[in-house]
Amino acid sequence: MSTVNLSGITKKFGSVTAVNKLDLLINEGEFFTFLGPSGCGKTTTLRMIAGFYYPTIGKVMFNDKDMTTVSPEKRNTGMVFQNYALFPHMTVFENVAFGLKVRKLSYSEIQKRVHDVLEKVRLDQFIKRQVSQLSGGQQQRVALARALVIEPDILLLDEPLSNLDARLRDEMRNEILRLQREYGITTIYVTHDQVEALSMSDRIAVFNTGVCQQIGTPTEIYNQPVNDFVAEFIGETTLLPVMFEKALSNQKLYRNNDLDASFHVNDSPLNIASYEDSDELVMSIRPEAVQIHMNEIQGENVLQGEVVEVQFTGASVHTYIKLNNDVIIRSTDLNKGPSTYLSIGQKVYVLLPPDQIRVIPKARK
Ligand SMILES: Nc1ncnc2c1ncn2[C@@H]1O[C@H](COP(=O)(O)OP(=O)(O)OP(=O)(O)O)[C@@H](O)[C@H]1O
Repeated sequence: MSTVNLSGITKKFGSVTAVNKLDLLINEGEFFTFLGPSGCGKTTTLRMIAGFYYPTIGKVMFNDKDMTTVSPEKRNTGMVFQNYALFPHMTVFENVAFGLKVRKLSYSEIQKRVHDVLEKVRLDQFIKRQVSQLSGGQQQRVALARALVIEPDILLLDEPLSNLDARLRDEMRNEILRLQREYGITTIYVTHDQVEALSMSDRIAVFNTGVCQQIGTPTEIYNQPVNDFVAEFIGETTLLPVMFEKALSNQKLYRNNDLDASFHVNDSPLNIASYEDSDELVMSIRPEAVQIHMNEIQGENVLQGEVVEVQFTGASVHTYIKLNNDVIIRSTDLNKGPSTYLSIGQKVYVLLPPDQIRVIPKARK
C-alpha cells in the first residue's frame, strides 16, 4: 500500500497541454476516481502515475519516494486497461502468470499465487481456458487478476467497464469494490461515468480540459459543486445565470432576468462562498429539489409554468416545465409523487426551496 502525491504536474504533448498544474494527494487504501469528459487529461495523469509518461513539469511521489522518472516495471503498480490488453491465444493461467514469470518467481510460487487470485475473482474453473473463449466480463476478471497477482502497491484502472453492457457493468462495479476492500489497496479509477464515480469512490477529482476543478467526497461534489461545470457534469441540474441583488438577514436575493424574478437563497454551509460582486454567477438546482404544485401556493421562489414533457423511468418520473421566456426546468419525483399524475400542457406552480439552491461561479475557461 502506498500514498500517491502529485505536485505541480503539467504534461505537454507539443502545443497541447494535456494536464495543467495538478496537485493531488491520494491516501493509503483510498478508492480515488478521476472523472471528466473525453480528452480532459484523466488517462494522461494515470499514465504518469504508472510511469508510461513522465511529466513535463512536477513531481510524482509514492509514500516519500520520488518516482517521477522511475520506469514502469520498477513502480509496483498493477494496471487494467480499457481494452484489457490480454494475450488472446494464451490460457487464463498463462495470462495471469505472465507478470510473475517476468519477475522470475519459482514455478510453485507462481502456481500458488495464480490459483489464489483466480479464486478471489471467481475464475478458478476457467484456469485452462483460452482467453479468446471467455465472455467480456470474464476477460475483465482475468485483467483484474493479472493486475492483482503481482501484489501491487497501487491499482490503476483505466475505464475498465466501458466495454461491458449495463447489467455486467453493475456486477463488475460491485466485484471491483469487493476486491479493493479485501486487498485494501490504494486504487485509482478513471471514468467519464458519473454514476460509477459517485457510487464507488472515497473521493473524486473532477477534470476539465487538463485542469482539476474540484476534489471531494461524492456527497461534497454533488451537494457543493464549486462551479457550473462540476454541477452540470455530476448529476442533473438546471443552471440559471443570476446577479446578486441584496442581502437579507439569513438569505440573499439573486435576480434572473429571463424569468424576470428574484430568488431567495439561504445562507447555508452548502452555499460555501458568498458571491456578491461577481457578475459571472449561476444558480444550480437539482431536479429532485424542484417541487411541483397543481394549485397556487404562497411564498418565496414560486413560479408559474406549463408541463412540456413527462418521462416515466420506473422508479422516478422526470417532468420538464416551461417557465417565462421558454426557460425549461426539470423536476424529478419518485414514482408516487405529484408528477405521476401530470400531463403535457397542464399549468402548474413550481417551488424552488431557498435551502436547495446553490449559487456558484461559472468555470474559468
Ligand atoms: N500521446 C499523445 N500525443 C499527443 N496528444 C496527446 C497524447 N495523449 C493525449 N493527448 C492529448 O491530451 C489531451 C488529454 O488526453 P487524455 O487521453 O489524457 O484524456 P482522457 O480524459 O483520458 O480522455 P478519454 O476519456 O477520451 O480517454 C487530449 O487533448 C489528447 O488529445
